Amino acid sequence: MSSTALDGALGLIREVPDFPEPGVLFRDISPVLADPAAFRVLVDAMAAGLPAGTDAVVAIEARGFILGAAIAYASGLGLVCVRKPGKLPAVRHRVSYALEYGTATLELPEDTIRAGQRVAIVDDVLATGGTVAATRELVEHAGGIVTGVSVILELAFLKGRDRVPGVDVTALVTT
Ligand SMILES: O=P(O)(O)OC[C@H]1O[C@H](OP(=O)(O)OP(=O)(O)O)[C@H](O)[C@@H]1O
Ligand SMILES: Nc1ncnc2[nH]cnc12
Repeated sequence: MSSTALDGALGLIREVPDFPEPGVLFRDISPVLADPAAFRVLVDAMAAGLPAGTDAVVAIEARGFILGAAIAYASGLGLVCVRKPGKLPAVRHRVSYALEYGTATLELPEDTIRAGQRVAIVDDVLATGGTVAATRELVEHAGGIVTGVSVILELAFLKGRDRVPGVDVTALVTT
């Protein structure tokens, strides 16, 4: 894959000022997903960067699902979907946390992660890191091991990677 193709794909991310609230510059990946070549390049790059020994992908609702499902399929791995509250019939564990905007809760489904299983966390954007830190807590509570975090875009000024110490964070682009 050429870095030009990847750069072109990343260039499709739309920046929306003051969404969902004043002062937030929202990074919208919708145009990337809508472009077949860009979507493929992005998924392939994230799949290629999964840490060796990863045996499942954990994806975070909602944008993380899109990427996580494609990456898991491309890599021949299982997919664990960490969900927002009220969606799962059987919850293993739940964690609440603060976002760049507002607060949120995530839940891990029962019978997904096995003790000792090595999982990579996938999402679109790493901002404050609250979401991936909560997901790490869910994984580790179930006895899983986080091999790494993979995102398209990292907002470095929010220092999200500091919220997951000891975990390798890979971003296709950092801003
Ligand atoms: O690093 P953080 O500060 O935790 O923020 C990053 C999270 O915020 C966004 O999700 P959002 O909760 O907006 O939900 P969505 O994917 O359903 O749009 C994004 O998709 C990440 O999951
Ligand atoms: N600025 C941002 N753009 C897109 N998703 C986000 N999640 C948290 N902050 C975000």
